[in-house]
Amino acid sequence: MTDPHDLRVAVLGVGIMGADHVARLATTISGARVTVINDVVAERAESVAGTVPGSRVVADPFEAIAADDVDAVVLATPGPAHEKQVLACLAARKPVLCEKPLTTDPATALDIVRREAELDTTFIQVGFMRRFDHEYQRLRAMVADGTLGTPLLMHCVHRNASVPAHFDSAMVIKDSLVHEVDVTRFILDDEIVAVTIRRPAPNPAAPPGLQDPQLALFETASGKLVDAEVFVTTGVGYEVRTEVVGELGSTTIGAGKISADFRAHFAQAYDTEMQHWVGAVRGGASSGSYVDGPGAWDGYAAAAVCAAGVRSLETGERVAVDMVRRSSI
Ligand SMILES: NC(=O)c1ccc[n+]([C@@H]2O[C@H](COP(=O)([O-])OP(=O)(O)OC[C@H]3O[C@@H](n4cnc5c(N)ncnc54)[C@H](O)[C@@H]3O)[C@@H](O)[C@H]2O)c1
Ligand SMILES: O[C@H]1[C@H](O)[C@@H](O)[C@H](O)[C@@H](O)[C@H]1O
Repeated sequence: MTDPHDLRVAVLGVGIMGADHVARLATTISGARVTVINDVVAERAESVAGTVPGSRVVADPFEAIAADDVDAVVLATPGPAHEKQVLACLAARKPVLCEKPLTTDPATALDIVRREAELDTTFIQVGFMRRFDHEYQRLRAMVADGTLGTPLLMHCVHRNASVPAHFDSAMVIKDSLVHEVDVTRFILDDEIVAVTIRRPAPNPAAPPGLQDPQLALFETASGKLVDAEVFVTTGVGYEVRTEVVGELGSTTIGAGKISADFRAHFAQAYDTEMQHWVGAVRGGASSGSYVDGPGAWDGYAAAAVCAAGVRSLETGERVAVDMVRRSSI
């Protein structure tokens, strides 16, 4: 039975993540249903739509966004497609949950921040799902309530068994390290002001030309240091751990947990993220916000840090993050 009050959602890009979000919306999330599915690969869209009674395929992504039977949009297309699709959501005044990264460079992300700021409502949530993971929330609370004393250092490990063939060294930063960027901002409530990326000898099993692993060092505005190992061709499994070291002690989350991939590892976080988003969109007309989680500014901040990271990858030198002040928006 479909509820006439359900949020009607279009999902654009039904590859690994998009198909997972479709299944989540169809089976786990309350208050929403998928009405429209879009993918540049028509057979993929048809195949996923076949699993969701009541959904239809719309071949053009912009027609899917504008469709009358669509109240809100989930974007799970690749990062380079996000800019135009997010702007189309803003133009249609439709709330959007945009998978990370918001865009692949800070200039386009900032343009989106500014365009949204011209409106009376916030429409854009970015899929930094770790903010909804119960362990990350617990770690953040321990930092905020002083359990660890003043936080001093953070250590992050982010490993994937493998990545798609088109993954390049910059994507290790913009698609993978970007999660550690957001986690740093979320846990420490601090901006990252400089990045250094070091290149260890590459994994012999990595595709030729892919710099993997990479070691990142973030410096925050208040002087904290965060190191992050990103290693996306381990051949083993999905591993993510984070340790905060404070003046009164340290806490690690994720230790010893190895999953097949991100879907299994962060299933609770994706479910909670989606349910919060659906709730925010359904209640948003009165509150002036269709967002309950990281927004366009967080997407921009992450893009700015990643751009500094990509520059540092070339030289190994420390690169300052070039970011506008939030108050200037
Ligand atoms: N939050 C997370 O942990 C997480 C995990 C995986 C992927 N992601 C993000 O989700 C997005 C998709 O990643 P994925 O791993 O599912 O990739 P994928 O390649 O498996 O799927 C992308 C899909 O989008 C389709 N597509 C490409 N260009 C399109 C366009 N312009 N319009 C419509 N469809 C288009 C492709 O045909 C493909 O089916 C990326 O932004 C990625 O960074 C986030
Ligand atoms: O798009 C994916 C996703 O964001 C995963 O969470 C991350 O571990 C991968 O490295 C990345 O390629």
